[in-house]
Amino acid sequence: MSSNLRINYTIDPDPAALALRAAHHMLELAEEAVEARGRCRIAISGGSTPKATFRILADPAQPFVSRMPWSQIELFFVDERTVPPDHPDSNYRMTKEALLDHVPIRPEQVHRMQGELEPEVAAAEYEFDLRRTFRLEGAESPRFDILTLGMGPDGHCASLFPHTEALHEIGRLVAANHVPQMNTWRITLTWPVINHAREVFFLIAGADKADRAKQVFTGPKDVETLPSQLIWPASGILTLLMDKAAAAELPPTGADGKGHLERAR
Ligand SMILES: O=C(O)[C@H](O)[C@@H](O)[C@H](O)[C@H](O)COP(=O)(O)O
Repeated sequence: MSSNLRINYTIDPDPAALALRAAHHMLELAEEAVEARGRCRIAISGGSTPKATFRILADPAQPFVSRMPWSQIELFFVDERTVPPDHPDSNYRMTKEALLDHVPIRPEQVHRMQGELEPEVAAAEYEFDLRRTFRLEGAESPRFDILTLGMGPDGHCASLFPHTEALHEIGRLVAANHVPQMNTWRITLTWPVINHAREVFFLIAGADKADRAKQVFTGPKDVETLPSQLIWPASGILTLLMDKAAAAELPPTGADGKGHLERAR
């Protein structure tokens, strides 16, 4: 694993421009993965920010419905709420309504976290699905081609919330995480699995993220309080796609429209 982390970021003027950039980014990475390996395994986060990107990917007026290699894509989830798949809070339901119902991807290509089950059962079932799908042996970890993350105003990503047990889970692929500050349980990929992905990018929008983004990506290490600092891809490279409001406290980008930060271990 790389000792230093290179964080490359771009800043778009508003959430709509950010969503379009994210769609192009996913298309580019998916084409690269299929070119290199004949398929693309994508793990997506939920929440509100990705919804605009999913809608663009599904929009027939945009090039993505025809250009994305849908038949070679396998879709996974980074985390899920402990609710049924038709519940308003379900990441699966959001993804189905914004994307899956509108693109040529078959149900068997989609690996849903079963939020309707007991949390520990749901986590174990998903871990079993990953082990079977990726044909893992022993302590092997699944290697997603693309893994998307959002960041909450509290600095969480996936369902790795501040001061919760899952921050310390390194032996499992999937954890049931009790989140007392939300009085709920979540199902989440563990951070070693996230870091094993080939391409990890954050999609962050909104002024309510600006201060925390500065702390997470430029401040002192404090992973208990800022779990997004656990994200340190094995490649040594992390991409942030942000809008202007969320990036307000980061250094401005260069003439090429890109910003760069370095973090030492
Ligand atoms: O299940 C979830 O909610 C997500 O996986 C979560 O980690 C999300 O990415 C952040 O909370 C940011 O959410 P927004 O995009 O809504 O700000």
